[in-house]
Amino acid sequence: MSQPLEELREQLDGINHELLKLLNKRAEIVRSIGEIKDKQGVPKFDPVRERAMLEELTRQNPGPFKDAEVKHIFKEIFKASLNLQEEDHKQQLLVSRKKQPENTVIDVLGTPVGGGSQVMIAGPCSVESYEQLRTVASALKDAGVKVMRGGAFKPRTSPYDFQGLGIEGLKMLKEVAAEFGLATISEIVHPAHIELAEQYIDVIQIGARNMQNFELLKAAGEANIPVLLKRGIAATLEEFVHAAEYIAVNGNSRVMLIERGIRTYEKWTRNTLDISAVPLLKQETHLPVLVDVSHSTGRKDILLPCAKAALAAGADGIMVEVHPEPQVALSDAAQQLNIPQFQELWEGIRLSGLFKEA
Ligand SMILES: O=C(O)C(=O)C[C@]1(C(=O)O)C=C[C@@H](O)C=C1
Repeated sequence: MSQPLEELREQLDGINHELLKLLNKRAEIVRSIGEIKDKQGVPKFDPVRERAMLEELTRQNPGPFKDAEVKHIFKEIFKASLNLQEEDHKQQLLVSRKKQPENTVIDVLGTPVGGGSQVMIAGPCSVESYEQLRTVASALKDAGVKVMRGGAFKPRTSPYDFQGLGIEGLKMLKEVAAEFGLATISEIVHPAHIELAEQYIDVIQIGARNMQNFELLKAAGEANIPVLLKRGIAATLEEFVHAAEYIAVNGNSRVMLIERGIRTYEKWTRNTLDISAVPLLKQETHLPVLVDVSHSTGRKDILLPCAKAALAAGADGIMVEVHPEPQVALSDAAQQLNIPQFQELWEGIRLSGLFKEA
């Protein structure tokens, strides 16, 4: 009894071997098709081609497998083929961890970002006055924070809202940052302003609304300073990574990614902080990954747990908005912390033991 079973199993082993060889031969062809599709910029998934193949296979199916089973098996093969093409594509991305296994560490005026220690970036939503900036800068310096944010060009939902002080705001940032020995980050919204920004700030921020402003991304790729790229409000991680690739492929490899919440149906927060983005982006790319707790939550009362969650998930830094008098701030009044609130948050973060200073 056991002899024929062994023999049949041996036959199956041989067939498995043949199938494996054929599947891998097929996979090589699939890879070549993937390369052609990459060059042509066409989608990898081709449902029309898949349906035609399934129809032809079921037409020729001699059994005993039923058509539905044949379809199921081949659909799995197509799925695996698609994955292979997508994996190959990812490996080609400059920002991919498959391309560069070691972390990119970005030097922001002496502060390393992405190298195992964490960075705190804090400052007002908008640059409003010298007095406002100096008050925040002084508090940041006292707290040991080295990087200050401040918006000069403000892309606002309503054209009637405060649009920022523009270049004047960048000049103010530079002056105050120099007084207090801080590095600065500010959003740039127009490709023509990138060169100008290099004169005044240390890091160019590309905002969520502009994550797929490809001309701006290309211009940032030509910049000589690092770029902090915010995730778009409705961007998938795939789109986010490709936006970063635009900057890298245009010559600037100093790109930092920042998760700032995505739009969902939830109303208790301004956006939904996608914590899973942190380990996924760290896994898929070699770029530093930060979390903007102010914009993702849009509120002040849950910043500490959200910051701790971000750090525990592997974030390389936290960004938070601080204003001397949030109630009279010209933008984002509801979510900015006043200075004592910031100090309390900062202490909480430090006490958590999750924040390793450079
Ligand atoms: O023929 C193609 O265009 C392929 O990319 C190959 C293939 C396949 O495995 O046969 C893979 C994915 C597509 O959805 C369709 C077909």
